[in-house]
Amino acid sequence: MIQISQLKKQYKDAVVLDVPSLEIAKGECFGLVGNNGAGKTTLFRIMLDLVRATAGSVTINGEDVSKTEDWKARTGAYLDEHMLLAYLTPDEYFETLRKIYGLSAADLKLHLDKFVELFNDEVLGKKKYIRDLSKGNLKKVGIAAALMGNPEVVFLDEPFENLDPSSQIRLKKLILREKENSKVTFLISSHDLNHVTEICERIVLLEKGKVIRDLREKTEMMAELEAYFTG
Ligand SMILES: Nc1ncnc2c1ncn2[C@@H]1O[C@H](COP(=O)(O)OP(=O)(O)OP(=O)(O)O)[C@@H](O)[C@H]1O
Repeated sequence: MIQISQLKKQYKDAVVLDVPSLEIAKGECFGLVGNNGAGKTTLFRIMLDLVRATAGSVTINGEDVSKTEDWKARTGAYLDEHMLLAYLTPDEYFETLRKIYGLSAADLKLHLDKFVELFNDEVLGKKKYIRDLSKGNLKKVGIAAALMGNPEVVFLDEPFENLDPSSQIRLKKLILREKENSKVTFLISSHDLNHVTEICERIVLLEKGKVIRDLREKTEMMAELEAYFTG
């Protein structure tokens, strides 16, 4: 479903990403890990055509993301708060997205009902602007927005960061449920090895822009990653 070929990103002389080939299957929950500066965000940004690659291509369902637009209607993403509209309240923001996606009010309610536990009565109906939300609540709004409109592919950059422990557990359950019910392909970058190994059936480890492990064996993932990160 997603195909990366001969992908390179260079800033001046520094090659920050070098991925000759990577395929991600439909419905896969793909975890991306690596130390600070390994290239995780750069990879996601190129895959979403937010940054141009120096060389190579990314295709989603055969469409080159840098040359076509159709894939955008089937793709959701939350990378950071720049993707939100800070001058709106969460309710206004979701209403705006509802119109963009052409959903009915009932569809939106159905969607937001899935987030009741995660929102913990701190997000909707509060008349608080997005810019004034806590970092954790910002993230919750971004994730709920990324999952709107029945996307086939969802990119989440560090979804567990800034969430309290209860919210982390609720988010994990929510992702697993979505994965089960709608067969969404999730691409999740995370520094939290426990969460990412729990929800993802495949983990790719980046080091200095290169894929150095591609782990698919659930029982061995954690031990391999722990061995790598403890050095
Ligand atoms: N606009 C830019 N100009 C120069 N270098 C950049 C630019 N954007 C990213 N980089 C470099 O690319 C490398 C990869 O950064 P990236 O943010 O993708 O890493 P990451 O794995 O997401 O890190 P983190 O875990 O800290 O979020 C880093 O060395 C970073 O300094």
